[in-house]
Amino acid sequence: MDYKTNLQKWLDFGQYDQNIKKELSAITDEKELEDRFYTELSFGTAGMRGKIGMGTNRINIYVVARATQGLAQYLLKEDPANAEKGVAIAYDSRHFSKEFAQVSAQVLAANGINAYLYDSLRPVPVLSFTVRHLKTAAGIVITASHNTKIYNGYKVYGPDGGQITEAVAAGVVEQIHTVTDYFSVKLAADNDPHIITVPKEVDDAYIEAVKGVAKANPGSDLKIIYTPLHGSGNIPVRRVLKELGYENVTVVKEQEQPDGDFPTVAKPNPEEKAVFDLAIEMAEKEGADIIFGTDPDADRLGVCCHKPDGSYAVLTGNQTGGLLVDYMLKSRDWPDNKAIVKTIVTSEFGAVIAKSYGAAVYNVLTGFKYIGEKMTQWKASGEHTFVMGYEESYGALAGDYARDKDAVVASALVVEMAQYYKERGMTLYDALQALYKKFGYFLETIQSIELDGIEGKAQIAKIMDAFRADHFDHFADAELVEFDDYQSQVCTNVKTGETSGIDLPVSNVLKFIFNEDSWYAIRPSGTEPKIKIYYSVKGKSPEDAEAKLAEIKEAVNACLPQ
Ligand SMILES: O=P(O)(O)OC[C@H]1O[C@H](O)[C@H](O)[C@@H](O)[C@@H]1O
Repeated sequence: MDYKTNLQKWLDFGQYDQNIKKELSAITDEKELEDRFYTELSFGTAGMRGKIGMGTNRINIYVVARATQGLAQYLLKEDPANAEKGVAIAYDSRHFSKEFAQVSAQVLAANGINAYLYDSLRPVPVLSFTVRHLKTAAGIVITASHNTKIYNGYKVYGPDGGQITEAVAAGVVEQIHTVTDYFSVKLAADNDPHIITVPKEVDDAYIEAVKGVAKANPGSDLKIIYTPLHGSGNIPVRRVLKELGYENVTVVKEQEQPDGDFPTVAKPNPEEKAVFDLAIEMAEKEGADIIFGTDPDADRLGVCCHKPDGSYAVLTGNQTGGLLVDYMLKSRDWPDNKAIVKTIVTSEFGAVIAKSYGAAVYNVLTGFKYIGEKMTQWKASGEHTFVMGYEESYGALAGDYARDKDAVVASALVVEMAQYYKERGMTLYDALQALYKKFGYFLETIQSIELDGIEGKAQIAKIMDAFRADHFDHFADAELVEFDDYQSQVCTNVKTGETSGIDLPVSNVLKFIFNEDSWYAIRPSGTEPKIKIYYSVKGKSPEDAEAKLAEIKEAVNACLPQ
């Protein structure tokens, strides 16, 4: 169906919904209208995520209601007992998060499915825990995680508390497509008995579960500065730290209250160094051993630590992950079958550390759902004991109580680790340098190229095609040794031409591995309109690593099609 027909349908419905009428009739840019209606929001790495607004390719109450109707049909078709088990729903501080959560609950209720709805914002990992704790059939979180304020999203969780994987998503999508009329979805009244407020006992049980993973340090003298970046981390992070014995925690006042405008930051993403400007300014005045921040749905954690010159270093996800792998393995007793999970675009830094302790390392596709999937498999098979999982994109999890990354437990562990090093006269920065000295100077960076709208999508496809068809085979002294195409699931040994299969789900990712432990990978983001190029090198010194990184970046950029 062309965009004009779709648009007309929505304009016609505008007679019943003044918001549609007002918003759409004010748009004069035809390209904007086309972008809103040329397609439907699709399920990506993290469910459905889009710009807030009216249209089939936007997120709004109609798109959310239709998706929930599809989910309801899927659940009932799978097992009628799912109606009783119900669906847990959480939401973050974004614009319309609460409204979309409410609509989701009303659609489920209209289908006779119990909806366990939180009465105020909660982190993503709390929802993951809630699904497991209440043994619901599924979960929904309304959030666009770390995206800018114009976005919102809809993540679906399975009964194990992990984000649904391809097969389930395909089943849900099939049901969503049976709902051809966005305006036909039935909503129950907001006081329908199927809509149940999640009891407070669940929050308490979650906090206890986190405390079961991180060690307490009563009377700790660690000076901590924390920013929740206007999101849902504030209450649980502070509560956990307090109950673990950390009394010296200062929250960045300007970023404490939930606010969907995220007024103090351009993007509420701990990957952006600028989100720590206020916290660092505060630390420079008042002093702090450690600074950290959580994104709006509190599944990502960013950490800053003291450098010898008195300034603060903002760590990357690979650095925090590597430090945590080392700390988790040395600070606890683990059985021989211990293992960590990371993604294919996460540095080998944490992997070599893990292997030095005899731990197995598993690589999965981008998306914490694949880490959660491994945890669930190992729990059933007993093959491995899960130590922790993490991604370069600042998400980590330890423990068995959730199946999505948890910045609350990650905060507690990072603080525990900072205390451990402080007692030994070291900062996290010193600890990191010691690891580099031992395992090599790993250095990583991500280049994100923003390409929005229909043209952006086409350009992303063009870039992927270009690298798939033709790629350079050396830079400086490093030679290409392996080419992995996760779409065709073929791994090619460039030297011998031999190929082997890749045992991971199909995904549009290319990875180019060079000798001397350098690689780059390229993939379209599943959550934002951009293409991401991941670079990772290992040097003999920090300077050597810097030089290599500059060279590989230059070589890749010379190949980017215009
Ligand atoms: O697809 P990207 O934009 O790179 O985002 C990737 C990220 O998406 C979501 O946040 C998932 O929950 C993460 O587990 C994943 O790392």
